[in-house]
Amino acid sequence: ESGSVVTTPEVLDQAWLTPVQIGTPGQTLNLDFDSGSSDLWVFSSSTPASQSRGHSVFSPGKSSTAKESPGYTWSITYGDGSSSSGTVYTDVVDVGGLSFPSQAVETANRVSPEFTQETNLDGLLGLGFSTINAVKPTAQNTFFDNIKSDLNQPLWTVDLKHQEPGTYNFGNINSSLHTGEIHYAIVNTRRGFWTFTATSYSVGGAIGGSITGIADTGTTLALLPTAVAKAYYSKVPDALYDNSQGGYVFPCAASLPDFTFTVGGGEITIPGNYINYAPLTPGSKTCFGGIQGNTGIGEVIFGDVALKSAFVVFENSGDTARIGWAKK
Ligand SMILES: CC1CCN(C(=N)N)CC1
Ligand SMILES: CC1CCN(C(=N)N)CC1
Repeated sequence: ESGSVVTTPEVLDQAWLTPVQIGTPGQTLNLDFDSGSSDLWVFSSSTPASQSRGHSVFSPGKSSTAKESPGYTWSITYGDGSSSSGTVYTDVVDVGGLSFPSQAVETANRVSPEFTQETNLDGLLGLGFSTINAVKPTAQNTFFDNIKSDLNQPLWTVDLKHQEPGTYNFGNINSSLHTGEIHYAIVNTRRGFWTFTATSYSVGGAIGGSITGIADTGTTLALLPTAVAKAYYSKVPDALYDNSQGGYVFPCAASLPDFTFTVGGGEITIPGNYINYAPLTPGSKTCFGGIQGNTGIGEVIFGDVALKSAFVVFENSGDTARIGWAKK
């Protein structure tokens, strides 16, 4: 079988949210599909009302198929300092018509203010490798790992679009979503992420070396090696590193060069206008870059700024994981 579901960008393409049905009858929550983590967690009836105001919540008590997983707990802190924690149920989860009857659904007993404030987001659906699932004492499978054996092909694809709805597919490659060939690179799964190597990059004709990083639908920007970010902004007139903003800024009127990287022998280009990410504050004439250095993050991250420039295939055949990139 295969399934397809529409995903919708938040303001400024900060994240994309995708409707998921949980329980019987189905309760629809809008989740952030995140290939940089491996937990399906949701705002729930156990989340204090002061923290869940404005969100849809999962109420296991209203689901005839919800089963508590006694003694299981989880707690996650994300790179941006946001966090959540709680307990665990299993229940039916349906994504784009694909249904798994006993998916671990991690219900939040608390969430940090960042999540409370993001009222369109009702939780996360992890698409990283199950080895880094945060449930104690026993790690749980991601939705993809649970349904993978039922899929026509052991893969999911993502087509994110700038300020337009896009799609997540599970189990098949919809060739109408990309142009030209899909170029594949081997994924190293050792740290639980979709880690791959781009063999080279170029900015305005200047060629750079290889970049190894993770494909991460849950991170907004492209957080590249500091030398790469420096090389990029050396081509942007009046760009500078602003310590108070923690990144490269430039005049919003600047015309930014494209950033092209080669993966699996094919070229992907991030258009300059995607790298002109956003004004520092609404109306400001100074803009913040969509490419930044990865200092202090511990990983190089090809986030949404890179992913929305391509059609991307995440395949895990069991013994080999691959990532495919195509133009669209
Ligand atoms: C390495 C980090 C990348 C950003 N994260 C994420 N998408 N969940 C956290 C892990
Ligand atoms: C990687 C995670 C970081 C925190 N999130 C957020 N603020 N939207 C969710 C994704």
